[in-house]
Amino acid sequence: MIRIENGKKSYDGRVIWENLNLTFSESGIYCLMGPSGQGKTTLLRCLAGLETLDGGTIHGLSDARISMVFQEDRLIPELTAAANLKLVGVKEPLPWLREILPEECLAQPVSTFSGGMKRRAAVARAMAVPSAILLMDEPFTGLDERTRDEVISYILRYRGDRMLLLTTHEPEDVEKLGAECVRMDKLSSGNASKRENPQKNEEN
Ligand SMILES: Nc1ncnc2c1ncn2[C@@H]1O[C@H](COP(=O)(O)OP(=O)(O)OP(=O)(O)O)[C@@H](O)[C@H]1O
Repeated sequence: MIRIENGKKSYDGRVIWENLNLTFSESGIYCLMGPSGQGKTTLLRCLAGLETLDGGTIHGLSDARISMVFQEDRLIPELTAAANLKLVGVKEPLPWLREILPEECLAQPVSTFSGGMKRRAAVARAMAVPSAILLMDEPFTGLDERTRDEVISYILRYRGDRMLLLTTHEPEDVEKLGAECVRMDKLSSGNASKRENPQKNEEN
């Protein structure tokens, strides 16, 4: 179980969120939602250890392996998708890629990919890496509805019992993923987070 207790994050003295209390169960699926600028990416980056909190504590993360889809694709453009996956230690990347990318693009460098194809390669890379936690920042950007549905079922097929926390602006994703929605709602004292069903959070 991962628990954020009284989390606070600010940049240059500006509070992004504070009094943030959240609990994620080990194999849960969560959609982090809310308007732009509420600090969703910041929260993912804190969980990934790329940023530190200004206050409060994150419990339960100590040795957990995390794989992440960043808001940017972070692919090496001159390399194929398979070579990109090999760079992070995936020994057999092709089976991971074939399921969500057209066969004909697999011999091409990523620089020739459409935005949605790059996004799928970034998702495949995160899925292919052994990890206990999957963090995905807007993984479905640039995908049409059918492709989005394919990527959602791909993620669910290969998630195993990994915890999945992703950001999305699309309410339908919550249902399609069978996820619990975590909303970042702005409060007068700064920003904070609120669950759609607070009772459920108590039970976690
Ligand atoms: N490194 C940084 N330095 C200063 N301010 C930052 C930094 N990173 C983020 N911010 C600010 O923190 C706030 C929250 O940003 P963040 O990207 O976490 O929001 P978000 O909810 O993920 O937005 P979106 O839905 O648009 O991705 C924004 O006002 C942003 O400008």
